[in-house]
Amino acid sequence: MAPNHSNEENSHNSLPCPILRVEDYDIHPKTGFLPPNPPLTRLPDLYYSPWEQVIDSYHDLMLAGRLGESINMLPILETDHLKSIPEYRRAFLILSILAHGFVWGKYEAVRDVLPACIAIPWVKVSNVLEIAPICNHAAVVLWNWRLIFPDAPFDLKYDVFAMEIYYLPVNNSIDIRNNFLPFFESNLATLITFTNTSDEGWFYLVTTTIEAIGGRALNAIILALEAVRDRDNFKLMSALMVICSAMKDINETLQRMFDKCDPYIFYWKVRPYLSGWENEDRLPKGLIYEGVDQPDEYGNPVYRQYAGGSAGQSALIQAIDIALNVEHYPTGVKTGITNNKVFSSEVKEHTREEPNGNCYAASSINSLSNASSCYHLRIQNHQQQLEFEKMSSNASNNNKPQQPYLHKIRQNIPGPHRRFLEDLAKIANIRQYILTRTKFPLDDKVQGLDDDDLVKAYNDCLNEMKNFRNKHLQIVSTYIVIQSHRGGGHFHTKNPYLAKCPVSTITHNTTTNIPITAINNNSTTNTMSTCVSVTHLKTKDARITSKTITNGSDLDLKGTGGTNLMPFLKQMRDETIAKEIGS
Ligand code: HEM
Repeated sequence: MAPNHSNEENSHNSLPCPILRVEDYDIHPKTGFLPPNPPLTRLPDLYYSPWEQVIDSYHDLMLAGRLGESINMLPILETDHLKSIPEYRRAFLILSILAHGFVWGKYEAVRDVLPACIAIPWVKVSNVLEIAPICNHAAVVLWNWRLIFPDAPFDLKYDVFAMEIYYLPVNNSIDIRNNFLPFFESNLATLITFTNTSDEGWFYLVTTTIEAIGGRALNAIILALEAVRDRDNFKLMSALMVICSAMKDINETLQRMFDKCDPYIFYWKVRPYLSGWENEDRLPKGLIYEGVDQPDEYGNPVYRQYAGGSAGQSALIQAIDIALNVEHYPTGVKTGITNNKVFSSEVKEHTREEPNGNCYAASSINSLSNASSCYHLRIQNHQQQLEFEKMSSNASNNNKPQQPYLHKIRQNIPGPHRRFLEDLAKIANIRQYILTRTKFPLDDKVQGLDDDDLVKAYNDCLNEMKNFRNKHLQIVSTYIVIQSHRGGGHFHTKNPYLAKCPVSTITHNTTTNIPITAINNNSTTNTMSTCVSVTHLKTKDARITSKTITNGSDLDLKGTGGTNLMPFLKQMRDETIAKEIGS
């Protein structure tokens, strides 16, 4: 059924249509992009038992070095025995885990040909789900969980509090534990992991929980858009407050990544399996999907390239950005408005902070493309701010998202969710509405709303998004940047390719094992005495470039999607703050 759009003109109809019906996009009003019922734990048709059997013994086969052999022996199964979308999702998850396990192996050489028994059905299943045939966020996070006790609620409860109970005197604690402990325990488990580690399970489940919380935010986005259409400021305020509170809960949940996901295990054991075959040194040409693509005109096999799985593929965070009209630009290009000033500047790659921490003014839209322009037009009021934003938007041809990573990962987002983002972008006007309506009508005064209340509610949402990105930066620093300096992962020690890699030396702090240069670039001498030199394998799969090792810099680290990791993430954060509406 075609999604039902409406715009402000519809507000004059006696029966306003819903702005967007989430159901049309395979979104649940409560759980959002997460399916409301647990995903299938097994494909019901026994025809698929050869796949399920390999999954049953996956870790044993991997450890024995026999996963590849077992996969090669699989028959090429048809996909027409799959009868429902949940079955297609289970099939996609299975095939993703089999494919990535086959390609990356464990202590084995990387394989660059995916056999037809995986490649052919994987591509067919991907077509139905409208995603690229590569492991993605949807597979390992949205379709990869179960309830431990089916009758108990979906919950990743805060068990740190429960742990404190263990420190109470025994007599007290027994009572408290018996009465309350169940409320603090998690009821979630993952279905399949690459590594059979609880750390990997926790990495997925924290993200699954974030998606579930996001359901509230998605619903509130629709309500906010309806409120704008109906010019109902009170409803808009309430909806923004729900988005803000959902973001707060998301941020608390994000912080829980540290509870049970060990950064070392994540970086050295789990992350390599999530890698794709685009911008990937270990598979520079990509991967051949045997039996899928015809050889090229010269008879050479065709290599496919896709970026691997990342929580960055979450449609949820993109949806909130879109609803709040936060815009993202290619890394190194900054444009926006902060503190009532317009700025537009093209910064050199690797420039991480804006000079003076301040912004630059543009006197006309032409200067958006002029890197050296720096004018000082102060935005006097919300109307001017709005005019500028309209001009910027026209100048960029509305060709969104402009950040190439965000554009590229749309191929990893399931079709209906992707269409939701596209349709939402066409009608998202909350920010514009707030900018044009700073003086509230009498009705609002009666309801106790002040002129600045809406602005504050909107800014509060932005602030929580900024907090999300700040926390996320901390996580990336701990789980990727620091780990990449640590060394010690022997993912492919027998891999002939890696055996040829050059060896480099780096100095580590003995207690934290963090390279001195990463702790403090300017004061290495003070701590030198507490350090030992260790030999550090310069593995390409760790994505460490020589510059990273010699300079201790994070600038060359790449994200799963080939992003210039830290500059990219910091810019995403700055672009969020830039949308704050000045009072
Ligand atoms: C150990 C935990 C995590 C690590 C190491 C991590 C790492 C990364 C990396 C490397 C990127 C850059 C994009 C890429 O190339 O893949 C990224 C982006 C992103 N990640 Fe995470 N991530 C983690 C957890 C999460 C969680 C739980 C979420 C929640 C949904 C999340 C949401 C995002 C988003 C939305 C982006 C896009 C950038 C942005 O919107 O600011 N990440 N992440």
